[in-house]
Amino acid sequence: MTERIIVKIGSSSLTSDEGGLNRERIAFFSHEIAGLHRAGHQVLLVTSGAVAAGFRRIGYQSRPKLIHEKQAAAAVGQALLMQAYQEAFASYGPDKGGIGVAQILLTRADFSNRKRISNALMTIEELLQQRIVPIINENDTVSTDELKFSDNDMLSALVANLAKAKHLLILTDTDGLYTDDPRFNPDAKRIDRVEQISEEIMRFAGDSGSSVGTGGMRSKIEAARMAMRGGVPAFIGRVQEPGDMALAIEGTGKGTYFDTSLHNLPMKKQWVGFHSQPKGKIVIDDGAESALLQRGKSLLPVGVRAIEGDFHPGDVVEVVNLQQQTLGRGVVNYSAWEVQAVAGLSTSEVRRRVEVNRIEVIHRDEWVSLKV
Ligand SMILES: Nc1ncnc2c1ncn2[C@@H]1O[C@H](COP(=O)(O)OP(=O)(O)O)[C@@H](O)[C@H]1O
Ligand SMILES: N[C@@H](CCC(=O)OP(=O)(O)O)C(=O)O
Repeated sequence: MTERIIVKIGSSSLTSDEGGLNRERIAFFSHEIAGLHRAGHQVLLVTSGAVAAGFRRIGYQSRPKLIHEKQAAAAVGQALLMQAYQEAFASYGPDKGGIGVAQILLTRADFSNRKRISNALMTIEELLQQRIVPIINENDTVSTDELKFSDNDMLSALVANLAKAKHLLILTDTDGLYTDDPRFNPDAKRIDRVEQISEEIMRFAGDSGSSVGTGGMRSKIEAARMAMRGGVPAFIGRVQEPGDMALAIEGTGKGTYFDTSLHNLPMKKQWVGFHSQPKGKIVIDDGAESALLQRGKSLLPVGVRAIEGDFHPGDVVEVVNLQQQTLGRGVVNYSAWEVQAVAGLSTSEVRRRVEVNRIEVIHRDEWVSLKV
């Protein structure tokens, strides 16, 4: 069966601490991806490594710390990175003419602009249709946040959601999530499967990893959480030997699997859930929480306890429970003062007091759960 697969490769898997690209590793990963491509899968590659590839060429002795230096290194390194992939993929393909690759550079801001991101998706769809492998990185020149926070893990999750992928493989230099950083704690145990990202799981993940990578395990877990919310199961682990990438997809890879029972989210819901700017907050009670999360119901006035912010019908609001935990986001049918006026009232009482087009504060079709 043909599946859509997002493969994310981190700097630590592609470069050395001294900087520069590891051509052997690039050839190896390209070979693995070519295998999936040959089997009929659609593969999108999200790759880091531009800064690490470029800083030596520019003349810096170590990975730069200043934003403008990182951006300069990325601008040099991105071209080197693409050249390396182009050459590596050139030797595969049905006619040995090679597998074509394409460069796509995105920023987080592109995802919050519906027009820009739907253009990006149309481009990706056409490339996949033409059997080209899209190679995606953050547009580092214009995206300072990325360089500060290392969002390539998150970028891969957003791409996985956007493309409604079947699998997200986040590849790194460790074979999955351990109970502690395995580089420092030899007693750390690997976790094979995660169904829910609990506080404990977050605690296991340390911050910064190797000296070339920037996000560490924590940013990978955040990315897995984002993918799970969008209905894409994730794998965090290592692909080291020939055939490992196929095993990762089959479910027997060297790493940790993050399962999800959610379905792929349509683009509009992705925007509401992940990229919109909520205009306010609605606090709901336990009954409403289980109606929304377990029973797939709409939010009715009776379950509302409090509100914050000033919003109008059609705005996106965040919904939290009594413990102030975020449950999700939705498009609200009422303005803030109307919700205030009807909070806690039964449906019949609401109809007597205010004139609204729809009784639901948030209809279930306009609701995105953010709890996984
Ligand atoms: N609980 C943990 N389990 C596994 N790895 C961890 C954990 N906590 C921290 N790490 C570290 O995270 C590193 C991977 O992150 P990073 O260097 O940013 O990778 P990449 O460049 O591949 O994105 C690993 O080398 C590992 O040492
Ligand atoms: N876009 C940057 C990514 C920075 C980075 O190191 O990311 P990662 O290796 O995924 O933690 C680059 O290509 O260098």
